[in-house]
Amino acid sequence: MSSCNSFEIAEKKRIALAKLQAKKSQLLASASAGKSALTPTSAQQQVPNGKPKPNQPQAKSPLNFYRSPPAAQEKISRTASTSGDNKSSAFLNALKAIKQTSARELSRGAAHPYHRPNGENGRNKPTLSLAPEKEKPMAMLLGNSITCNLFMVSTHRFAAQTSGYHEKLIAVFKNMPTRSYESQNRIWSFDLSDYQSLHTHAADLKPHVHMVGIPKKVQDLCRQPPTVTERSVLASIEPKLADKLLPFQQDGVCFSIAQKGRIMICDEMGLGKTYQALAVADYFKDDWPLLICTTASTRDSWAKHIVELLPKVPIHYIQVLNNNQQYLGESQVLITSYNMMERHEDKLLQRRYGFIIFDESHTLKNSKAKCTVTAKRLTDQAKRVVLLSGTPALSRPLELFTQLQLVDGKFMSFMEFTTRYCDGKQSTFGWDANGQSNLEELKVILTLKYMLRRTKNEVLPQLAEKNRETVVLDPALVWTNDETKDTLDAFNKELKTCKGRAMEEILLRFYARTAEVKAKAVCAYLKTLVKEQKKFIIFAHHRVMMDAISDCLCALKVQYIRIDGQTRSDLRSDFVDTFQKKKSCKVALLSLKACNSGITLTAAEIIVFAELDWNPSTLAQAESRAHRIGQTKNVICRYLMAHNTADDIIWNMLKNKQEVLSKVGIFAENLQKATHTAAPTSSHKIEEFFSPAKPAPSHPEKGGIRQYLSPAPAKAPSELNNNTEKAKESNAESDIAAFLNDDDDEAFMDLDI
Ligand SMILES: Nc1ncnc2c1ncn2[C@@H]1O[C@H](COP(=O)(O)OP(=O)(O)OP(=O)(O)O)[C@@H](O)[C@H]1O
Repeated sequence: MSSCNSFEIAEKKRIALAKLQAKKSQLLASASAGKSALTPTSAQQQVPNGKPKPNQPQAKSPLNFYRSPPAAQEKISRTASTSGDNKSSAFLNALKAIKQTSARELSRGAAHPYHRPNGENGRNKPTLSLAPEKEKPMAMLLGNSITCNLFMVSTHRFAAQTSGYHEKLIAVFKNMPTRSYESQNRIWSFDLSDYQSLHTHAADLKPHVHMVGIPKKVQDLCRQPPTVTERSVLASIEPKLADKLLPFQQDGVCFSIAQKGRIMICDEMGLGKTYQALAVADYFKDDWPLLICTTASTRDSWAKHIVELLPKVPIHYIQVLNNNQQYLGESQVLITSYNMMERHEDKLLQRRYGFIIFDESHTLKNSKAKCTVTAKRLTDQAKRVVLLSGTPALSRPLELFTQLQLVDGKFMSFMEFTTRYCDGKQSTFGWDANGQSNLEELKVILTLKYMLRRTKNEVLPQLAEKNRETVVLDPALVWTNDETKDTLDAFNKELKTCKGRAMEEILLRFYARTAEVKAKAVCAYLKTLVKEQKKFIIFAHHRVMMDAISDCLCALKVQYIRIDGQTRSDLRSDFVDTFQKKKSCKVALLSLKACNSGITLTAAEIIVFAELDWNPSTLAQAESRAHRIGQTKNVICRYLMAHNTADDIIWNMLKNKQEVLSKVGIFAENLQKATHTAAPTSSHKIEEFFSPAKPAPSHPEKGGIRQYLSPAPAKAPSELNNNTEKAKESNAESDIAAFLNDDDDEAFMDLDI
């Protein structure tokens, strides 16, 4: 059973007080209205023609105070009419009805305890609330009661946000020497030196002013003098690496050393986090052995970087953990995947690693996942812990919690963190921490001590430009027949009416179906694109789309590499090298899930997204495969979209999520900032099948797109691909299953369509 924190206790007190007030009002009203006020006719408002208007709000009736639903009101009225002017029995019945309707919702702790003064939405819902902006109705009950939320806006200033106007509180604000008022957002702010005084004076205004203060830990953190580390520390780092560090990377290394090697380096993708992490590790080499946990596909690339950048580390000191049978020797550097780390937990704990690097640390965002638990045990032993991720949270602030715990286990408990930053509240399903609150303050704390985050714009303005375009695919190639149109219309319709899990499932199916119907149009678009003779990456998610593109490229005799979930990890870097170095290799066909991180493909100038992803961070990671250090040409990212498909819905979801992440300062992109174009419609003339004159078969996807492309060699010599066992059938069902298994699907809980 979870215990209440002080804030929740205060809330409960307030709600109890409000309930008491409500009871009093009812008693008074019952007394004054007497029998007649509770008869069925008078409980309904009379309209001029004399007809009663059922279910009409009755502003002054005590029974309306909690806005019982009509059925409950009816019950109250009936009971009241039979019990005559018995005040206490009317009151008891009223209470009963209130309980029937409100207890369930109160226990959910979802929204408003009292009737909203002007609110149209959910005005019949008596509920609980924790968020300050939901407190307005309280003023109705307690005269002039308001909530005042205090939060840090910078390392030395805090702001006060009130749920309403309170004269005496404003007088307190005006008395503070460091006050400042921002009229546009109606927010007062003060220097931290005024905090105690403001809090004490405002506390005198209880119960009319309910203060939500800043946690002491946060205040202490902000009051600490900043730790500055001189650049001279760089002299202790291996010169081969130190000399290569760019100025902003040097700053990053100094900051990480100042934080005693416990830090999240979350620079945007492609800014050289590997270099910085190795420099910090080298500085603290007395604390080795060093453990590096990364994705399975980037283990070898880490080994290469160590050999190149830290030549003093003998090669036999470096071990890459590839399988279960491998003996864990006395190596000074062990590189493992998260999966292997989990399996070898006992052995790793025995070895006691003093320095740990977690690459792509958002992998550890789920506190219940086995690998996160293992990671926590390992970090509890380690003196230094460096987390690396360009996208530390993919959807919401909660995802930062476990990573912060790895860096500093003492900072905040789960309840403290989620109450403060995730709008944590009790729901029917337990503690709900999927929201967001006080994001400005969270950003302040992260920047102050825990997280290093720089964007490419800030530190590498000379980096080649990146532009984004959305390309609307030729509708004639998407809406090829009535059956397709009907299915997609049905999905759209159903999505409007369902909720929760049901909606998630439908959206997943819609997503899979969208891949099938888009495939032809995507291939037609590619045919025009390859004529540009520029190297490009194309990302897709579903196998049906990946296969369609493969077949299209084969048919067009274009040399390409394909990397997806089935590509052997030891071959991935060879494919990457081929794309990077071989002029004739024009296209990299990549799976969005398997290849959005950990590889560098700067030879590409165009990145095409044949499909979308739910997480803006996944797309931003994918864009950064080509837009990173080493890119000399401007990069264009093209999102291929089809109207009235799942694309429309996902595109909107992306917008909401990126807004939240950017408030915490961990997402700098605006995916919607794109120019809009349409795919050339003439493209459908390129293949006979695509001609509108020729009717399409009712299930064109079943046989795969390849049958409609001519010429279509069984296996084109240009294909540089190891997927011998690649399934050629459309396998949307298994794709959905894989998708559901992914952690990111928690994101569906946030669907807002
Ligand atoms: N100081 C440097 N000098 C030369 N090359 C560098 C330097 N820093 C980074 N690079 C190169 O830039 C590319 C990106 O570096 P790195 O992979 O470390 O970035 P990252 O921030 O870890 O990216 P991601 O988040 O995508 O994994 C690599 O090819 C790397 O070799």
